[in-house]
Amino acid sequence: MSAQTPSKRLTIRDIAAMRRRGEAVAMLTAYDATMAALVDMSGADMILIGDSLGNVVLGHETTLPVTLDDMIRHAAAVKRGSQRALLVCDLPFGAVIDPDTTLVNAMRVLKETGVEAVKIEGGLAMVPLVEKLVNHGIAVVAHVGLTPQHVHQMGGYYIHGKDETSAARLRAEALALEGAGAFAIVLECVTPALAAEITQSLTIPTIGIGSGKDCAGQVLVINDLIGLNITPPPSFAKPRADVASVIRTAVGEYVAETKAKRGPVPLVLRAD
Ligand SMILES: Nc1nc(=O)c2c([nH]1)NC[C@@H]1CN(c3ccc(C(=O)N[C@@H](CCC(=O)O)C(=O)O)cc3)CN21
Ligand SMILES: CC(C)C(=O)C(=O)O
Ligand SMILES: [Mg+2]
Repeated sequence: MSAQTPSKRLTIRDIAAMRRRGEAVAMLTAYDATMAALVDMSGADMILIGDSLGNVVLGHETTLPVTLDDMIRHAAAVKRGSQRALLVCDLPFGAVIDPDTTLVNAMRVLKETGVEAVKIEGGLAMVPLVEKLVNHGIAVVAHVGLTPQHVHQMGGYYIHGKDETSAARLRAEALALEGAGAFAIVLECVTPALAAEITQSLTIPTIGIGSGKDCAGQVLVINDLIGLNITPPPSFAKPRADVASVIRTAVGEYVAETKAKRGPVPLVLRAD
């Protein structure tokens, strides 16, 4: 695409307009150009290059080992594969330290990949960092509730907002992050009633995952949606397909044909 061609991508103004109209925002992850193209042409409004790539692409047990270079390589691939969706890249564990380092790292992501926005996990401690990025022209998505980068500090994965202390903290975090200038906020594994209440209290869209149906949008790891996992997905994910079994069948047939010297199908070369 030439530099003069207007982008057909959704913008954060389109996302804000969807929220005003009460139109839900559909977001999915992608980590490579092929999957990004398929997700994009299927109508997703936003694509997240999630640090869940640490689990589903790189084979790590948690998202903690994912590096900024990992995120940049995959975000650039997603950008090349997609045309319409607004692209959001997770800032990984270790890239979000203080306002200055976070700004430098977010600038690298934007300059080297062409994505439109970054996402930052965390609550009140992130408010000055979000303000810093927004003041420098960067579109930011916040992420509260279950924040996988804090798995060891939280002692595992569980539902947030169950008791009043936790609920009050989540309400305050969501309001403060909106005030800091985030244009959307992911609510991960927040009780559905609290997620609905927070959604009503904000102007920016809440994007839920494992947080019930009453958020302003939903996000899911693409592998969990299409059944492309080797370990069970989180219990909130309801697979719509069984791509893992499609792959196993096709590969199994190929292996059997190869062993039997029955394949590949003879090639018919085109005559000059
Ligand atoms: N495939 C995949 N999907 C995800 O949604 C995802 C990742 N990977 N990797 C990074 C984080 C980790 N996430 C998670 C992981 C587990 C639960 C969870 O609720 N797990 C169990 C309960 C806890 C346990 O058994 O230890 C569950 O009930 O599903 C939630 C979010 C979300 N993200
Ligand atoms: C689960 C979503 C929200 C995420 O942060 C990721 O995929 O990394
Ligand atoms: Mg993430």
